[in-house]
Amino acid sequence: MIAAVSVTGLVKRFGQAEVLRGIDLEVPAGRVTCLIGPSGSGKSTLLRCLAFLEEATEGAILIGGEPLGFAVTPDGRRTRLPSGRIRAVRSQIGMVFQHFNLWPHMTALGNVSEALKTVRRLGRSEADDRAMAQLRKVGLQNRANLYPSQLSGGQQQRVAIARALALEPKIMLFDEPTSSLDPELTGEVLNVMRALAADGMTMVVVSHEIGFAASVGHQIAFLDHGQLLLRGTPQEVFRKPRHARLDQFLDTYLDRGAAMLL
Ligand SMILES: Nc1ncnc2c1ncn2[C@@H]1O[C@H](COP(=O)(O)OP(=O)(O)OP(=O)(O)O)[C@@H](O)[C@H]1O
Repeated sequence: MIAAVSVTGLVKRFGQAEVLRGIDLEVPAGRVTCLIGPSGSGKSTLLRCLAFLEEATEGAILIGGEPLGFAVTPDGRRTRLPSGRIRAVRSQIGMVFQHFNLWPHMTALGNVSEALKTVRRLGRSEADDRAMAQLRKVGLQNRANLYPSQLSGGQQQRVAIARALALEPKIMLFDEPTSSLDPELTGEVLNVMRALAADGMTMVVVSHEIGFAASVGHQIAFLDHGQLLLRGTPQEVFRKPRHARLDQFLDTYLDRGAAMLL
């Protein structure tokens, strides 16, 4: 089976700083891959490379078997693909950010519908119908006419998820989707993500929610200093005795609820 995402030898440098140092990762279709690791280990950068928001310095990314951004010849040379090809492959990816990035002057419905109008070129009534269906999916059909400032952080993030889903991506990337939420609002966003996972969405999730990673993740990838130190099922990665670096990381991030899961 072709992996939904296949990453080979990915290197990312910002000037002299090598932030990703040769990442190999397969993301299986219909499964949840959780990227964990200490602050600054390169998780966001890796995710942004998968969304082509950053261009990798070296290496290759395949999305559903199609090269993203660059084609690599058998002798290792990289050539940039035409922008139409990049856009087509990129359109299979939806992304949700830590900060919801909603348009403040548009309602919840407007935020989702606008994406359909501008990206998918749908007419207003079809875009609104589809947007409403997505808001229903995240439990916000009764908040459709409210503006972001009238919604809680958790509700805003659910709108952002609905907006990404409306474009019918094959793969959803989540970059710390609950990190800017108060603890009592985290659960509603994680529940939407759980439902999405149960629906068979291919997901790559960067999160410090270790309990979520352990209970929902099919694959855990532990990044440290730009290298993928560990990769496997939650059982394989979290089982004791653990890698010393993982233990150190868990000491910092593991809350009591999550500790019971491991
Ligand atoms: N645009 C950039 N220019 C220069 N350095 C960058 C840039 N983006 C990220 N970095 C650096 O790359 C390293 C990895 O950052 P990244 O945000 O990917 O880590 P992270 O694991 O997601 O961290 P956190 O958990 O704190 O969000 C950091 O040292 C960061 O300062």
